[in-house]
Amino acid sequence: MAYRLISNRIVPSSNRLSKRFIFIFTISLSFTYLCYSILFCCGTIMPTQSYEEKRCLHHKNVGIKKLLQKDCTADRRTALDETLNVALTHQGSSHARNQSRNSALPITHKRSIAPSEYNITVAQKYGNKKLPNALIVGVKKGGTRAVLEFIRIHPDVRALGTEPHFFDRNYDRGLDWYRGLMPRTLDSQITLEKTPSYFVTREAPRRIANMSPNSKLIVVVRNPVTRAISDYTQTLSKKPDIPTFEELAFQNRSQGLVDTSWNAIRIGMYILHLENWLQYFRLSQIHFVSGERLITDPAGELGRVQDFLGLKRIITDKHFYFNRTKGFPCLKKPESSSQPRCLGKSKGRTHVQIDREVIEQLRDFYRPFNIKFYEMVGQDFRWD
Ligand SMILES: Nc1ncnc2c1ncn2[C@@H]1O[C@H](COP(=O)(O)OS(=O)(=O)O)[C@@H](OP(=O)(O)O)[C@H]1O
Repeated sequence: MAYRLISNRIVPSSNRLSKRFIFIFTISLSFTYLCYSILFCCGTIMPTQSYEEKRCLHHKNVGIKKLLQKDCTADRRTALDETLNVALTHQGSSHARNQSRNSALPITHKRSIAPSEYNITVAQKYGNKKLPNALIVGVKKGGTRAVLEFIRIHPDVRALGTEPHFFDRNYDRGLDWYRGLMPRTLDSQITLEKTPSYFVTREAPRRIANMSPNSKLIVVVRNPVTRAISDYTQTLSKKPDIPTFEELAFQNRSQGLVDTSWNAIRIGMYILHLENWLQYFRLSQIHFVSGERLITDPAGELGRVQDFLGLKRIITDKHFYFNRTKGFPCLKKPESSSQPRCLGKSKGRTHVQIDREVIEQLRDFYRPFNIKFYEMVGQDFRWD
């Protein structure tokens, strides 16, 4: 056995070596642990989701503000995405999440942001202008504005707020002009526009099919008699000097001869217009919203619209309340604001009083058209 003399003490050399080994081992272990901790906290090593949750989220309910105070950039982005995209755990949304996660999105939000608001911000920044893949094509006074405003609160829908009238009045301006009007959207989002006059424009179905034969079309239909009165009420509010409703609606009232050349009457002959659309689109590409149920059960109607568009049902009863003053359902939180909002004054007007007999005559006139329409779409809208 080898011995060495140190400070007057004789220590066996093997003992001295093992002590040195333990010392070096302990130091390197501590050093490794220190490096490991530093590196993990700053996210330069790819941590697993569960580790990340344990170390930096602590708890799923940690507030955004708290998360933002932490200086772990990678974790911060993940946490923000997780918190904001609660509603985006459905098909198509993963792309939006990934886009936002992969991009160096500056986190400057100081308040909690609704998922839809967050998606809008991301889309505005990172999305592209695309031609619409869904269109609300009619009918005038059917409730088209309500459908557009309600569906656009969905985080995967981006809608043009104004009516572009591209396929009727502005077709000569070309598709690039039309595309330029659209909001920026992510690949996973639906681009939507509404122009109610398309439904009765002869060229519109062919033109829309030329743009994209896979377009999804939404038609909001309403009792054609009430629709005609609503239409007339709107025109009267702009031009108070027009003839009475009765004068315009009939060629010869005593004979019950309805004037089908008057637009307010013609629009309600839904089956005739639909036949034109069916030359270019399959019935399964067209979804019909009941204008009546849209008022009594907006969540139910919007549920079906979401299904048709292939969206997760995010818009539910929770999003609506009935406003007694307005007499209509309103949104608790519209797309653009956090305040409850009803549609404008021009939606839900008090109608001009029309003689009961006139209404009956028009009801008789529309009945055969309605029946054919119900048969074609496979739905009874109960207007008779
Ligand atoms: N939630 C809610 N709030 C207000 N109004 C609602 C709502 N849901 C459906 N409606 C009905 O929508 C009718 C207007 O239809 P449109 O938006 O298609 O009109 S337009 O063609 O764009 O001018 C409008 O017609 P009028 O009542 O005749 O004004 C309403 O009955």
